[in-house]
Amino acid sequence: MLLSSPETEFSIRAAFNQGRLAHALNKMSRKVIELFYDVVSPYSWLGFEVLCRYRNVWNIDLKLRPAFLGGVMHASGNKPPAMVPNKGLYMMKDLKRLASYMNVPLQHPSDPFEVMFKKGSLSAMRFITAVAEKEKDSDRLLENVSREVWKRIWSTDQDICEPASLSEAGLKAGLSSSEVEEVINLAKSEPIKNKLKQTTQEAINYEAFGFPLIICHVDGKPQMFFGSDRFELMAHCIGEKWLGPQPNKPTSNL
Ligand SMILES: N[C@@H](CCC(=O)N[C@@H](CS)C(=O)NCC(=O)O)C(=O)O
Repeated sequence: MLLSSPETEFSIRAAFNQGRLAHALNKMSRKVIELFYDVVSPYSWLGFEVLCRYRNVWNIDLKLRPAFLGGVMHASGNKPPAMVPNKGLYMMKDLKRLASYMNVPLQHPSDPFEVMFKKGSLSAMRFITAVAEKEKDSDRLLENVSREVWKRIWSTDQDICEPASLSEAGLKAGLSSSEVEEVINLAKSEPIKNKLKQTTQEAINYEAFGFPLIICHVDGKPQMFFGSDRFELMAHCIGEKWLGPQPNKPTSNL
């Protein structure tokens, strides 16, 4: 049993409220960064991992915004870079060295054309949107599920279209089997289809033409960055320090 006088209780409550106030003030002072991504985009995976690592390094509030790259390409009149054969070849080499530099286990699927252009990511992005809607209060599951789906398409060369594939990713990410079933059904619903369209439209409203699209809200103004290779400039613009793609890795003294 806790023995406490009214004075002690008052000071405990005051300390508790001060802590909550400090937490709320800290949250308010954080710069909001929105990351619009689609799991069909390998560069988005790189950007996603780097920003997740900086969550506790920079004074930021990272908002994950799953969206549909196909819709952005269509609305902006752009085409996926791999449609130009030489760009496609360059991308494959570039991604290989970036995977090592950024320490992300990214590997090409055996048939990138089939994976990116024939099968696409619509069902996967609806599934991920459903996770985001179900877990509105925390981004953790959204982060884990997105990563597991990325691993399938861009690391272990596995399908991301079939419900069984998405279930497997959901289970690995920490959802229970009943939650996975709920999310699979939710993903087919009109509100989720509309939510994905709405988020994609928000990216288009920011003048997106590709992913990853990163919007930094500084002093109430959104600044747009395209790509996972803009972090140094982004850090400068938001008044933070760029410590490389692995900010928590101790630097070698060689
Ligand atoms: N230089 C960027 C390239 C990002 C990129 O090529 N993203 C693709 C999707 S994976 C895209 O949307 N490209 C549109 C474009 O290049 O116009 C990076 O390093 O992240």
